[in-house]
Amino acid sequence: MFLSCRSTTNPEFHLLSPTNLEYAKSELQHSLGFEPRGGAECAGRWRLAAPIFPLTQPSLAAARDSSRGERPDLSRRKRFNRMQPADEVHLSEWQKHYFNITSNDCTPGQKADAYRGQILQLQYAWANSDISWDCTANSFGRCTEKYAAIIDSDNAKIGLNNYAGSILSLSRCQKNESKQWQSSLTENNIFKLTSVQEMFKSSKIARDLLVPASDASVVVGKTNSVANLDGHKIETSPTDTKDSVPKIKSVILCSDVPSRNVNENYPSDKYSASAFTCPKMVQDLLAAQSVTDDTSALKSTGTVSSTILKNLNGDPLFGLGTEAYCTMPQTGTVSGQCTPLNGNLAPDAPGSTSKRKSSQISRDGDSHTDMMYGHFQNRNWANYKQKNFDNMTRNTKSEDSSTAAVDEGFITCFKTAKEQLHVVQQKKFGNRSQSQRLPVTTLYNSSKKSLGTVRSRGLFGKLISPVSKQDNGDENGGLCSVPQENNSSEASLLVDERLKNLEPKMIQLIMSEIMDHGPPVNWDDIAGLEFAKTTIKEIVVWPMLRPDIFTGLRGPPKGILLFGPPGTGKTLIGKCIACQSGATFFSISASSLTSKWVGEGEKMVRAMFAVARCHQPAVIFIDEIDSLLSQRVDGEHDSSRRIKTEFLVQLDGAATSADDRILVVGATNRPQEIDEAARRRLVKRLYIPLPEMSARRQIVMKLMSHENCSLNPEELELIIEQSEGYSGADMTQLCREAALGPIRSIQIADISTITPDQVRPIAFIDFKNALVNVRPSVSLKDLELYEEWNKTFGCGR
Ligand SMILES: Nc1ncnc2c1ncn2[C@@H]1O[C@H](COP(=O)(O)OP(=O)(O)OP(=O)(O)O)[C@@H](O)[C@H]1O
Ligand SMILES: [Mg+2]
Repeated sequence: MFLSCRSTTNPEFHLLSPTNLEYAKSELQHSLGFEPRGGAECAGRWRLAAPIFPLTQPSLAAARDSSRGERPDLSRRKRFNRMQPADEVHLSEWQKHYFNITSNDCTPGQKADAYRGQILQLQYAWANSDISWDCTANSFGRCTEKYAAIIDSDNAKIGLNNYAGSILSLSRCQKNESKQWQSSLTENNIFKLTSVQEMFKSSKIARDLLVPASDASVVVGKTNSVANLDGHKIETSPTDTKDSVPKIKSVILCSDVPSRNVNENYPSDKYSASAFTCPKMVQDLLAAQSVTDDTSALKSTGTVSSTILKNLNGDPLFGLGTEAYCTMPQTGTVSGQCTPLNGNLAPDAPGSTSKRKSSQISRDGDSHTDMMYGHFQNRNWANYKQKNFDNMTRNTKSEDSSTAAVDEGFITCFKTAKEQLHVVQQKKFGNRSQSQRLPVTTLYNSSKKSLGTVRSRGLFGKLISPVSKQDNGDENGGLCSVPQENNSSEASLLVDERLKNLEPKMIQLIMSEIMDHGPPVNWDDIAGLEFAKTTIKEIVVWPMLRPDIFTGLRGPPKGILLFGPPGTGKTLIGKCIACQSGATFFSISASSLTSKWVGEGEKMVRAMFAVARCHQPAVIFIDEIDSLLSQRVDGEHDSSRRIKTEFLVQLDGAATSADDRILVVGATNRPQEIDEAARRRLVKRLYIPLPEMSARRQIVMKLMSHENCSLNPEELELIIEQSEGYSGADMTQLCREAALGPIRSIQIADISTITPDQVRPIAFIDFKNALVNVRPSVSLKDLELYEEWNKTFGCGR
């Protein structure tokens, strides 16, 4: 509040009016933050003038001085507090506002205006530096508070609450685009929506679960009378006499049509909100009531009239909302109050029916599980029957086969389809433990075992390529890619189907065998072997990447055998295929199938193919395949024979469809030991020979490129020549041995202090020494065998 204190001794100063003295004092106290000394003294020495706007800083200072018993600095007041013409204007305005506010006669609008005016004046005074910040903040806060209390108050006597009103009237006057807007949800296209289709599906499931009563005249989804949810058609058996009214045993109501006056008819403390998701029927039932003498309970005749059926029939949303399963016993009059099943109805729930109508279309089944459970009293049945019979029969006759079904029973309950399903399942699986119905995923992931080589990801975990896209500096047209993820829901379903007969622990083990580690491998990392590489690209990688082109006769083979001396890069090729084909790569050693799981090997084989089928395209790389598919001999262990048989079955495609994109790559350095049946199924048998000169050179150069090496070309050639007969692994070992040469030349005393720069480069002498220590691992005799076998069974040169 804005006051000006004026000395009674100074004629320039205004005097207080007595009525406002107390008020002015309190305001002054509030503004000053302290109480003026003694009312009499204050009044004697300083008459608090009638509220004068603004209370200037000098005035406050004077008042403060006065309250402290000090003589006010009059010069200061004179200087700053002399009344100006503008002040007089403010004074009258302020007084007007003040009396407006304090008067009991003024309307909330006038009060609000008064406070608004004060706020404006405050701002004005502050802008002119007439009042201090403290005073401004203090007064501003109070004015705003009072102003807001009027504006926001719902009470019509003291408040305005006119925000919404003005905004609404504003928006009503404004043209906007929403008026042009039309919903795309038309009767025709709404049924194409995925959510709607899903609801239809669930409706069908629910209908199938409903067991028709033998004495029912209307049985939904069955032959006698059909409530066709998809086509919005209800057929009922004809009835034309008053006494032979067909009895409705069960009806599925799927309407979400908002009901009229639902608040009145459905006391909120009696019904769950979901009760109104099928209001059409209930609405008609209520409309049929001639008298309701107890509004707290829903009393109605338990009748489904032809009007109801007609309404349901014509309702485009029929079948989209909550499905209420309504059973109507054929006889009996039951009195009783409606019994809500699931909680109370929110007071405003029925009022927002139109919103719910649209939102429920996209709701999932879970929100449809509530039940309406009401007993309809039959006390008005006679009235209703008389009143509506003519109408009913008229409707009945006018709709050929669609005839009203009237029953003098009562509606005992509305049950959602999901509830019904639950009941049926309870009956069916009542005694089963929860774990028996756990999803397969849970079971498979419940325990984790590994064969020891790779970490487990769980059955449906994301399969990761051994090579990440970023890591792979592929120079072959970017063929490297991560395996395709089967992350769609359909894939998951398929997974469930395909794996349902397999032991979870087996699947877990197979999954743990999936190769998902190791450095990336490019085709360039494999030295030489040009023919093998080209063939593999042609029959493995490209078909994997472009299955649409490689069809029919161009279809890829189901099995490949890489054979050759040890250490020539067969496993390396397998890794490369994994990286470059983008397939899910299963690297399984034959020994893990045979030795670790004696007696269960064939199950492992089956599980392996099943899992691979779920993660297509897939490459199953079986290293040392000879130990798995060796020749079958007499006296062989039974389990070993079963494994072979199972493998051959799987490999043959008997259990694999032509569309399956699963490739088995076997590697062996004992091809001659492979069973002939398996040999036939591994149609591409590629010889992986010892590296030629160029390949050896490539290996050495590649390995030395990372080292400090002083080899000149001549020296390199000498090394290549002298390493004739070395395998790729031998060449790698040779380079490793040579790399240790410079270290061996360092004195033992210096080894702890020498810096890497001081280590001399790898020289020819080191290779010469290494060639002495590292000898070829493949004998000539073995080589001849491979050559021979290649000539006989190999595909290629
Ligand atoms: N052609 C090659 N190019 C480059 N490096 C090679 C080549 N062949 C073999 N190596 C080297 O030898 C190592 C062993 O190769 P790999 O394991 O592929 O041989 P393998 O043919 O599978 O042997 P085994 O028959 O004994 O299983 C590789 O890690 C690689 O360092
Ligand atoms: Mg190998």
